[in-house]
Amino acid sequence: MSTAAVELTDVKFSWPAQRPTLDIPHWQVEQAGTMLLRGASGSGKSTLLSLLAGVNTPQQGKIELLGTDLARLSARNRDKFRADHIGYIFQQFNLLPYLSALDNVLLGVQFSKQRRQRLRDPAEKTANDYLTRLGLSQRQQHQPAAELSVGQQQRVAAARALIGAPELLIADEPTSALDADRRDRFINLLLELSNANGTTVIFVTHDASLAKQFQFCTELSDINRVTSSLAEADDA
Ligand SMILES: Nc1ncnc2c1ncn2[C@@H]1O[C@H](COP(=O)(O)OP(=O)(O)OP(=O)(O)O)[C@@H](O)[C@H]1O
Repeated sequence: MSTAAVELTDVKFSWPAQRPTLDIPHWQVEQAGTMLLRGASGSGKSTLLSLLAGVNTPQQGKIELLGTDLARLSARNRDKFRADHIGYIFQQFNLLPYLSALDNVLLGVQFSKQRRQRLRDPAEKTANDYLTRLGLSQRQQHQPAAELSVGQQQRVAAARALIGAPELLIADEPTSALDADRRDRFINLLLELSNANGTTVIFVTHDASLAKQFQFCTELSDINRVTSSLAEADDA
């Protein structure tokens, strides 16, 4: 049996002094699959991603990424595991504003020998190829990230997450700044580049209309025993 890209078993998480946010008996994402994780605002999507990223630790249960139990790794090895195997696109992109678009993308392989070794071409050429395919001109690629539009910054964040072919790409609502047409094109490109690398994609959104572009779709409320009153109000 092949190892799942992500497997959660009996995971429970509460923020300090709050009622539980997540209680997930089981959830699995197959390797090389593309998964849309949908949930209403406040339902716990970003919280779940913080557990997958190892930024927060569940009070109970097990999270395995590519067969590795995150809780069994030391903080240092967890950082290394993340750098080697996971690309992230955060809501705020987390680019370094004074570095060029190109240099921001190169950061994706700077901290991982494994990801550098997976490159078929020199890192600069790969970064240039990705940014060109994502629609940034040569001039824009050399501009500081702070001088780019939100949509362009988003594409830089995507290229940084994808470079060096990580096994897993986690994207937290990265398209909310785009109109529907640009958003669909961005997602198609993201999935195309991921597919070429065999990268598993988990894409988080509140927008159910994106489901058609993905192989699988999970409603957070279907796997999470906790239902937030705010999320229920949004769903209504
Ligand atoms: N850093 C934090 N500290 C305390 N509580 C938090 C923190 N982050 C999120 N929460 C709480 O956890 C619950 C779920 O929030 P979360 O951000 O995970 O939802 P979400 O589905 O990602 O929402 P959105 O779609 O609006 O980003 C909310 O009640 C929120 O107040």
